[in-house]
Amino acid sequence: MTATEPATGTDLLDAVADLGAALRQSLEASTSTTASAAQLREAAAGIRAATAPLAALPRPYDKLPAVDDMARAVRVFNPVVGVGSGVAVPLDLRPDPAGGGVVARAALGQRYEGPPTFLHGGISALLMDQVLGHAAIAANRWGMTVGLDVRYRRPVPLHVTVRLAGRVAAIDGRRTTVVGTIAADDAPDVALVEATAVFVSPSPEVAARYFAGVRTASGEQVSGRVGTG
Ligand SMILES: CCCCCCCCCCCCCC(=O)SCCNC(=O)CCNC(=O)[C@H](O)C(C)(C)COP(=O)(O)OP(=O)(O)OC[C@H]1O[C@@H](n2cnc3c(N)ncnc32)[C@H](O)[C@@H]1OP(=O)(O)O
Repeated sequence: MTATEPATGTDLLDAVADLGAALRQSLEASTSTTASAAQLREAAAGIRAATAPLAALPRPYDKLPAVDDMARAVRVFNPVVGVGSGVAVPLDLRPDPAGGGVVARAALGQRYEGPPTFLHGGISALLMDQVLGHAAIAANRWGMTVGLDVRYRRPVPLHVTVRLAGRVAAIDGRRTTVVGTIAADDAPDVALVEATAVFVSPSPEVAARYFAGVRTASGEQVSGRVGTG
């Protein structure tokens, strides 16, 4: 089991993952279709009708979903790794057998397009922030991003399996510097994107201030778990 793998195979988690997959299929279909205006309007009406019952049962944003597992850094609606998120890939990050850090493989679809047929640069930055953040967590160095430097060496092609990797490069007090790359899976040594991020673990006082109102689904405070002295 790894940091991004959901905790249990509960029925609710299965359903959350199923809806997430359906949303992602909808987004991909909507950005890669030649359907007519009438067909698009029919799809929009169907999606609105299908999701109206969900909007009628809102979860406050400071109450974590029941399917999250903060102890294992599993956030089910995270926009990069969350199996329940419509915008997530979702990346399946694993320990990197090639020597420390974390790695994931994915083929990115048209919903992430920037230049025609290539990945949007902002999406590359988003993915790297998450991958490098998980590399820090894997080294027991949870922190918030205070800096993210992204170098775009070559465009990242869509629909081609790429390898996203990150590893801790330096530790200094509450600061953790993490480096990583996006590369074609069949040419992992040729970086298309290089990134360096600095994460800082908030002090316990700052964590208490930021996360004071945040509760798990069972009502427990989370702030004590995210501060580092
Ligand atoms: C457990 C839960 C897990 C769930 C997560 C799952 C997903 C995970 C993946 C997530 C991926 C996505 C992640 C996201 O999206 S995180 C969201 C984006 N990031 C933020 O919003 C962070 C905003 N920044 C802050 O709130 C504060 O700066 C924090 C709280 C981080 C530190 O405020 P605090 O008051 O506590 O600390 P301090 O100010 O005394 O500083 C402490 C030390 O740090 C050094 N420093 C500060 N800034 C910089 C800098 N720019 N470069 C280099 N160094 C810097 C500073 O000099 C000092 O060093 P020193 O003087 O002691 O030597």
